[in-house]
Amino acid sequence: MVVVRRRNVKMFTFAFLLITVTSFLLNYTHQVTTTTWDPRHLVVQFSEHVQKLFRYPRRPCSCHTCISELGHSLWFDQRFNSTMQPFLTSQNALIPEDSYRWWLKLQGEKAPKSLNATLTELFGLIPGDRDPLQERGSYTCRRCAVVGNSGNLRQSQYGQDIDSHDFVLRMNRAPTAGYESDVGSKTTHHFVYPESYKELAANVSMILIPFKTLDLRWVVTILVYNPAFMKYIYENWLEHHGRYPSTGLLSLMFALHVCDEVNVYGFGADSKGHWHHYWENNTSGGAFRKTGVHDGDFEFNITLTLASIEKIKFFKGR
Ligand SMILES: CC(=O)N[C@H]1[C@H]([C@H](O)[C@H](O)CO)O[C@](OP(=O)(O)OC[C@H]2O[C@@H](n3ccc(N)nc3=O)[C@H](O)[C@@H]2O)(C(=O)O)C[C@@H]1O
Ligand SMILES: CC(=O)N[C@@H]1[C@@H](O[C@@H]2O[C@H](CO)[C@H](O)[C@H](O)[C@H]2O)[C@@H](O)[C@@H](CO)O[C@H]1O
Repeated sequence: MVVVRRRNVKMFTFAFLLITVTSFLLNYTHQVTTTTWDPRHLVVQFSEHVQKLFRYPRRPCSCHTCISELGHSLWFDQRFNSTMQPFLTSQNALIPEDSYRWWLKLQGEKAPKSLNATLTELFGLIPGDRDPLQERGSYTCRRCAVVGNSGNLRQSQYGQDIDSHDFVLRMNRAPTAGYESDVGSKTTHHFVYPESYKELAANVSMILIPFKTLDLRWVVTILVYNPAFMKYIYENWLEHHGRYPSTGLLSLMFALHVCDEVNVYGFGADSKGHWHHYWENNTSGGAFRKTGVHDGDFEFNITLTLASIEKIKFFKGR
């Protein structure tokens, strides 16, 4: 009888200590807690930790604030859908019918080949069987810099700051060589569509000439943006303004979904509302306003609103 009771006491003490230590380690509040071994105090602390365990869900990251945490802005909560997947993988490649119809109309492609057959071929070539950015420790702080192409980066001296991020996202023809002090030199993700690099006619095959292993790695590390995610941005965030989101907005929204902290550089039109570039005098920088393909003003307002509710930091440049 006594032996059984002792064993029960031991088991209770062990379970009690295990739960207390675990809940301390889980660190819900970031407050410094002093531990005393007074049994009454321990019981109170134990019950407080158990209550917290049920009251608050685990924080999604270890940054000061985490983007995906809801409950701070109704505007954000009504738009942000954490279940949307930014990457197209072989697992989600069956694009929903409504997304597929919307996407087909974007560029009025005449007689396209079967998308499903093309995706099967594609994922036979590139890995794409999983989302590479979902695999991370749950208690990390992933800091991302989204670098647009704006001329406001000239003389900004943001280079070092940009390079200090875990991920640095760039787009289209953005160069870094020769512009390091303003735009940095690190890139982890570069967002492009084929003609943003080089326009090729439909019957032209690109032939990659590999001079080194890295040239082949370029093919196997390709990641594909999810058309269903593009439609989500167009509907939830752009509220159907313009014909579809710009590469800048696609990159920023991608960052909101895969990063815990997002800092934005190189966004902002010139005094005429044109998308000028930091590395060239691009005379067609205002074409998107005439064609209406993107609603630059509405997109910019989304960026400023995200900054005003402290979901992102916006660096306005010069
Ligand atoms: C003439 C034309 O079609 N220009 C388009 C160019 C062009 O196709 C590529 O640069 C070619 O490499 O691409 C776009 O845009 P672009 O490549 O100019 O810029 C990328 C993103 O940076 C943000 N930006 C840029 C300049 C600026 N002054 N302010 C900004 O805020 C925008 O968010 C922008 O999306 C594109 O893909 O979105 C959209 C532009 O409309
Ligand atoms: C300025 C403009 O309207 N150019 C369009 C061009 O738009 C660009 O398309 C890109 C993808 O192909 C990308 O979306 C970029 O952000 C757009 O500015 C295309 O629509 C093109 C049709 O192929 O027609 C150009 O006039």
